[in-house]
Amino acid sequence: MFNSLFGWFERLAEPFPKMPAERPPKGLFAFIWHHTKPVWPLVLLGGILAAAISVAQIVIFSFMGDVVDWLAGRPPENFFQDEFWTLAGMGALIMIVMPILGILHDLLLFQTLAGNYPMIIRWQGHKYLLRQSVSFFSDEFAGRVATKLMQGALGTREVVMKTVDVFAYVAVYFVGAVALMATFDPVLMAPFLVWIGLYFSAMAFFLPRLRKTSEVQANARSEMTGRVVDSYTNIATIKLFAHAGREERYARDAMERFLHSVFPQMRLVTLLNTTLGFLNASLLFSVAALGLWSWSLGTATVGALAVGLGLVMRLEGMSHWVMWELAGLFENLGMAEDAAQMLAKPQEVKDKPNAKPLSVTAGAIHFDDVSFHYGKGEGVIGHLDLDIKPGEKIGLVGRSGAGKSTLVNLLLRFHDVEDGSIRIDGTDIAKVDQESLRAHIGVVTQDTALLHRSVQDNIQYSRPDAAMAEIERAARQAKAIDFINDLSDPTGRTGFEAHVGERGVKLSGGQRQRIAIARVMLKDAPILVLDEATSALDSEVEAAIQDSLDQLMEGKTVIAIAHRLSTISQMDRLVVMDHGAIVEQGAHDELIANNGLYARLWARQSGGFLTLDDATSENAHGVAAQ
Ligand SMILES: Nc1ncnc2c1ncn2[C@@H]1O[C@H](COP(=O)(O)OP(=O)(O)OP(=O)(O)O)[C@@H](O)[C@H]1O
Repeated sequence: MFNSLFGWFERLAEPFPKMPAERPPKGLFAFIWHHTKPVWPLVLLGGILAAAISVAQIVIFSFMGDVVDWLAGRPPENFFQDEFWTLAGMGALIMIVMPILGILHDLLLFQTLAGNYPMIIRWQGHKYLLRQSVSFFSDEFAGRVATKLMQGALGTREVVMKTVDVFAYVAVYFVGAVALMATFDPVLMAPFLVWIGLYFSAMAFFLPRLRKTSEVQANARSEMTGRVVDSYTNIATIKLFAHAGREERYARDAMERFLHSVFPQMRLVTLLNTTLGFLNASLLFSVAALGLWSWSLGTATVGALAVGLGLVMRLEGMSHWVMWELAGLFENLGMAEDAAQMLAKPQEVKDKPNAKPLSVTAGAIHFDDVSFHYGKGEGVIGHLDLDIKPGEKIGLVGRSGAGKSTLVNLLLRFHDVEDGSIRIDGTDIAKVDQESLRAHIGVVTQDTALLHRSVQDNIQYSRPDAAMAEIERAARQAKAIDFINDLSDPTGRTGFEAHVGERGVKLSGGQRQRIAIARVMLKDAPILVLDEATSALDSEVEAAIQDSLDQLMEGKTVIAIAHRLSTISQMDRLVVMDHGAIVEQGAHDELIANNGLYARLWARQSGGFLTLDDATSENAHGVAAQ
């Protein structure tokens, strides 16, 4: 019975509403309203219930006063007959109405809203962030984005629920308390009015100061945590350079700064508590003194005094609670604002309205006068033209920083070109649906990060409907099957079921790369991008994989990037880039005969890599001498 009641309330709000993942408004209150829209009637109902509970409590106080007056002045004979309906009404209020109001209020708050409401914000925010551009995530720490989203969701919930719920309750209670005193004894109302005035003045003085110290402290805390986490993340480097002592000092420095932000805050807390204590003591003293004095003059009843003193005790407890709720509200406002600013950033790469899915018939790619500068106005790629025929295999060659990966990222629409266009089989990729574009391109990159899931999930990621036999075949072709069969993780899962650790850290670089190759083999897309696809493999494995790669490339348009020129020298055409422009192109032999940049790079590779030193020395000397 309880379970079905709880379940009913838990299902009252939809945590995953079917709204499009649109950009939320930037202003704090517009942001809060945007996310509250799906649940506002429930939030309002919670506030109304809180106000009703408050009214009921004031009525009970008033009844208490009547009881005391009865005890002081009424003969017991006929008492129950005379007051039967009043007593029955109060009994029903205490035993039936108040518990029902309380339970409804709690069910709505804890079962319906506490979990579902922030989940709506997380879900909407996450959907929007997943569609954020790659450059958004290169500018932000992933952990910070996630923390802001999670905290912002809770912050927004607290701001709205506290405002509506707590303050509906408190406002009704304060007004009710003053009105109640007025009905018993207008003289006794005066200390309450003065107290409320002083109480709000104290809040106006302390809360902004507390908010400021909280802000300083939040910054100091993230700095302290950041330094500690940085040390743990780079533990190998710290050990290599035997810098444990220096790291201790580095962290202690931030810890001390944090501590210095705690002291002023705690001073304010002590002052605030002292002020509240003094205000409450004064209220108690003045109500008692005034009450006794009025009673001695015969103007106040015993009941009025009892109600007055009862209210003082109740307000004393509430005053601390409200102050802390308000202080919390300010902190939560800060968190919600932080999240609003991050979530409201526009998506850089956006599909046009009604963007059509891309259809690839042959696989021709045209870069037409493409310029892209990472928004810096110049550099990286300028006025680049490149035509790749259907099924052609080109090797992109160039020194580190020449713009090769950027060019490939533009083809994948990780960024939109700033000028010019890129067309696939005649269709401008800026006008098609991004997901359909990427569905037609298989990519293996140099820093293959795997998802923290099983090996099977990681391979199947490229084609979720693939059968196990196909996954195994792809793993075999990528020469990954042997090590996969030997895998096991700490929870006892083995083989394809084994999990690979965050970003695949539990595998070697070469193993990660082979899983990435298997994934692309399974995907079997008509266009293939290999960005240092075999850089982490030893020559033996690379040679073993080459056959499979050749098979994979058959009939596909391929763009391959490799610093180890021998791995791409057999491509149909080599395109040599320098400073974001194409400086040479042709087959390996032609370029060697040309004696240009490629020939120099080739000659410099003493059987191996084009190193950063090569690049910098070339830059330093202009054209390298042979
Ligand atoms: N997210 C970014 N924001 C700003 N500039 C960037 C960004 N990514 C790369 N760059 C700059 O763009 C230039 C080209 O980088 P890119 O990674 O395309 O070169 P690359 O030829 O692929 O180099 P490598 O061979 O070392 O991978 C570099 O000068 C780099 O500093």
